[in-house]
Amino acid sequence: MIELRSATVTAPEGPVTILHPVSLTLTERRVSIIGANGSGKSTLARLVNGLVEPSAGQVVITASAASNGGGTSEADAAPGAAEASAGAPDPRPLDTRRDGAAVRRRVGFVFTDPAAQLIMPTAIEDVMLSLRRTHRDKRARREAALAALDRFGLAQLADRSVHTLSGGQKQLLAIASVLATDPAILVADEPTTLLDLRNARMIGDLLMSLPQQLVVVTHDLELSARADRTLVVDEGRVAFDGAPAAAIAHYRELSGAPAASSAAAGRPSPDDPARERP
Ligand SMILES: Nc1ncnc2c1ncn2[C@@H]1O[C@H](COP(=O)(O)OP(=O)(O)OP(=O)(O)O)[C@@H](O)[C@H]1O
Repeated sequence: MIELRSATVTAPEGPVTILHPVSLTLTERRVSIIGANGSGKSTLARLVNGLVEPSAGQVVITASAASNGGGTSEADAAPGAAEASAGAPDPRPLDTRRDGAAVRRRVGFVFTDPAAQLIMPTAIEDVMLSLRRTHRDKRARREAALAALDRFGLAQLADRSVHTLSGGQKQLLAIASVLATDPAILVADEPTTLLDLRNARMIGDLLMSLPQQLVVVTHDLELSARADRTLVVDEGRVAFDGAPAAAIAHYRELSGAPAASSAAAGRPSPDDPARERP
């Protein structure tokens, strides 16, 4: 579960508010975030794993029964997983400011460009890097990394240089590396933006089928529509929060695009009563 309690982000250099106070409790398995360029979507997403700390307010992550939290997934059945320190779910609510390292273990983050994330020469070394804390023994770590690659159909690319992988394979590897440690929550910031249609579909299918709670920032409205709940961010505020179809209609209206139906109900943002449901 992800809780934002009047979480606010101001620019470090000056009195610019990037994100006005946001209060949200996200329990749905798949949450999408949409909105115009520069509206504050990435900032909102980065609050969830502590990449951005709130200037005021609080962001709290709690392991829920629905999420993995470590200990119950296929990844845990991987060879060597018995020594994984992330094996037991941690029920403590974690504050992103106070418990940054623990939050990042619980919340994985996938960037738009996998090149920002893939830093080791080969695919397997990259996954092994993710597992360095949970699998101290190198052989066990390699076996667990291979199992993680296999889970995503990447085992045959284990020893390939990451530079030789296609864009789709790179993004798949970046996701495999992040999920290898079995985080309870995955935040993905425009994970399909650089991909062609087929790979975007493949990555979208994968993300939507994960057992983890997913928060995905996207300009792909088709992907956004597959979530259980959608937030529309506009000028640093959550302008709409509700069912994906209604959220997309709201976003189209904000963008001046012809709206489809906006009849479906949504939740008004408690911090922004002027921008209640359309
Ligand atoms: N550290 C910072 N200092 C000043 N302004 C910032 C800082 N970080 C972000 N901003 C500004 O805050 C606004 C929101 O940025 P953010 O990256 O969250 O937008 P976004 O909705 O994800 O955009 P896009 O869809 O283009 O990726 C932008 O105008 C950005 O320039």
